[in-house]
Formats: sequence, C-alpha cells, structure tokens
Amino acid sequence: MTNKLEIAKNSYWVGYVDDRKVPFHRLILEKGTTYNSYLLMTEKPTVIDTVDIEFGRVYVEKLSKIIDPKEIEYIVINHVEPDHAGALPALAAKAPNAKIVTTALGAEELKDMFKLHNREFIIIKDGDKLDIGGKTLQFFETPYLHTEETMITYCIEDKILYPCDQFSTHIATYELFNDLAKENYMDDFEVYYKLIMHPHRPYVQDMIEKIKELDIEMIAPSHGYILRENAQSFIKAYNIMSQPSDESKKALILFSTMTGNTTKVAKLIGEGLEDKGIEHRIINTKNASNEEIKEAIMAADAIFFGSSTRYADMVGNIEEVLKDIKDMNLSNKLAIAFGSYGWSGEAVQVVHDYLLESNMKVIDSSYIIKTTGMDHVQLPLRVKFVPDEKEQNRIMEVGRVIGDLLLA
Ligand SMILES: Cc1cc2nc3c(=O)[nH]c(=O)nc-3n(C[C@H](O)[C@H](O)[C@H](O)COP(=O)(O)O)c2cc1C
Repeated sequence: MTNKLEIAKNSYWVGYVDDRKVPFHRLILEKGTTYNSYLLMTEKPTVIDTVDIEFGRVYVEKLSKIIDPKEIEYIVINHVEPDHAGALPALAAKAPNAKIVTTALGAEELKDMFKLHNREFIIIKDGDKLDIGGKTLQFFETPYLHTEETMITYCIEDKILYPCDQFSTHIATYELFNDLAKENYMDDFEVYYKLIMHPHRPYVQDMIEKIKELDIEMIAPSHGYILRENAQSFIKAYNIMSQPSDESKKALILFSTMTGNTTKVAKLIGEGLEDKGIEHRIINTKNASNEEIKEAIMAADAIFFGSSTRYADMVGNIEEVLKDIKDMNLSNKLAIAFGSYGWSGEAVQVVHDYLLESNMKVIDSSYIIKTTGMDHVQLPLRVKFVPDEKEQNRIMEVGRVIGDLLLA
C-alpha cells in the first residue's frame, strides 16, 4: 500500500490497513479494518486523527516520508479511543510544534491517557472554525458518537466531512474509495451502525441536525471506505436507522417511603424520563392496591422499584410487590432499583436482589457500561437522605439514560 492516497487537492489518506482478524469490543472483526488518518498539506499542515496504538511507530515512519513532522501545525483528534488517537504520542514526540485540536473533555482524557500535560491544546466548541492556511476546518461536538468527548471535522473548501467513527465500516480495504469497492459493503456499514451508534440513537439525530446545512460531497470516516460516491445517501441511511420508533414507551416508578425522601427521588427520575419524552406514572405503593400495581407493571416497559432503608430493610409494602413479580411474565421489561438511605442503604440492594429473581431485564451500571460505554451512571440508584442540587442532576440523568434505552 502506498504511503498516501490523494482524496482532494493537497488532502491525503495516510492511514493503516489492518487485514488481520481484529479483536474489538468483545468481537472479532472477521474482515479486519482500516484506521484512516488524513493529512492536509496546507500552509499550516494538519493531521486529522491517527491510527491504532499498535501501529504508531510504523505510522510515524510512513508519515515522515511525506512530511517532516516538525512542520505539522495541528493534530485534530476527533475521538480519543486508542484505535484513532493511539499513535498521537508517537506523532507528538516527532511533531513538537503541533497543537492538538479537540474538545474540552477530549483534552482532559488525552492528557491523562498519554501524559500530554505539557502540550498546547486548542479546545473547540460547536461550530468553531480553524484557518489552516488555504483551507478552513469547522468542528461540531457529537457526544456519544462514539464516546462522550467526540467531535467531527468538516473541511469547507474540500466539502469533506471527517466524522471519525461515524459512517465507518469495519473492512480491511486497499481500494479505500467506496466507488472502487469489489464487494457489497452495505451490510457491514449497517452492522457497524447498529453496534456502535444505535445505542446512542438520539445523538445521531442531533448530529444530523448539525450537519444538515453543510455542503458534503465526501465522507472520510476513520474505518473502512471513504464515501465519495453518493455521500448524501449514507447520511440519509443514518437518519432512517436512527428514527424514533412509532411505538410509544411507558415507564412506572413504584416506591415505598417513610418521610418522603424517596418520593423526591422518584419525581426527579420522572423529570429525566420526561426530558426524553417518556410517558410515566409514579405510584407510592401505600396508595394503590396490589391489583392496581400489577396492572401498572404490565402496562409499563420500564419499572423503577424504590425503597428507603429502615433498620437495614425495606419499608412499607414494596416487598409484597417484589414477591408477586417473581410469578409474572415480565420478560422484555426493564427493571431498576433505587431509594434514599442514611448510611448503609441495604434496602436498595435487597430490592435489586429481588429483581434479579424476576424475569425482567435488570439494569445496573455494568449493563449501561457494556451497552453504551457510559460510566457516569451508578445503578442501582442510591441517594443519601434528601438530594442536593448535584444529586438532583445525577438522578435526572438516570431517567434520561433509561429513557434512551427505551428508545433505542
Ligand atoms: C427508624 C429509622 C431507621 C433507619 N435505618 C437506616 C438503616 O438501617 N440504614 C440506612 O442507611 N439508613 C437508615 N435510616 C435513614 C433513612 O433511610 C433515610 O432517612 C432516608 O432518607 C429516608 O427516606 P424516606 O423518607 O424515603 O423514607 C433510618 C431512618 C429511620 C427513621
């Protein structure tokens, strides 16, 4: 494979084709993949994304044959995962004058991961532009596509979108341009979307909204084909695949309380669900009969079960409900435990244990991390006494995250 491939005047692919079976996200990429890095040879030479950490040395060697790394002025990092930012330390060491262009969260993570604390960073915000001498880059924050810090880059003069993981395909191709593809790659394109992007479906819609006014003639993602034929059709495909389902989803928040602290938690979860447009009911178990509660459970797609802790146990009559659900057919419904407590909060864990004995899909932190990569939500949801403002946000976020799961 040649070191560089021209994708527009003075803009080059300088990536790496990995034609092995690659382990990735608990999968084996049978068809391999590519790590697409780009070099824009303008007055202020700019690299957009690098390659996998494993190929850092060979990448810098190849790049050094095209440009003296000391001349590189900017390294744009759209996404910090080491299959794209992994060669950054190797490149940065040879490119001492290069400033790293990324989001605020991206900069924090890169500093921690690669010990780049003494490096100059340019922190971008949505819509910011950067003149690289002959071409202009514009940046858009696209959180959770694929991880929270992610952004995308658009070159105004070339009409090329550099969306990193978005619009990618895991195929080790030496042809690189989609119009030269020898095989049908649409299934692989869709599989990639479903695995990596769909869990964050609402953010895909936000991204499409941000790029809709851009004149995009080519999409140059970070894995697989560069989409220069029918570029717009791939944006349309993402738009269609990420549409909300017609079926409206419902949630139920069921709880027992002594003094009303758990009621506050229940209401805040409800606010988070509301942010995502999820219809919900809140029921204090002491105000409803067992039959009413069972009906409400059957009508819901996600059910939060809450109790505060009194002498290391649950309060009120929530335990009766938890005993009943063991014998109900509730498969496909999501279940989440929560509650206010003082110092040990045993009840929340006991509720969680009961849920594990039901046939519901019990959502905990581990599930959220494995399906979305997000580690900021702690479940079961444990709240000390009355939630302060920071806690209130954390609780509402739980509602929003579960809302997203229902919509995915
Ligand atoms: C009689 C009593 C016993 C309690 N026992 C515990 C306990 O064993 N562990 C704990 O973490 N909190 C305990 N707490 C604290 C409550 O769980 C805490 O105040 C909680 O916020 C109450 O929520 P609620 O208003 O929803 O009932 C106890 C509180 C009372 C009044």
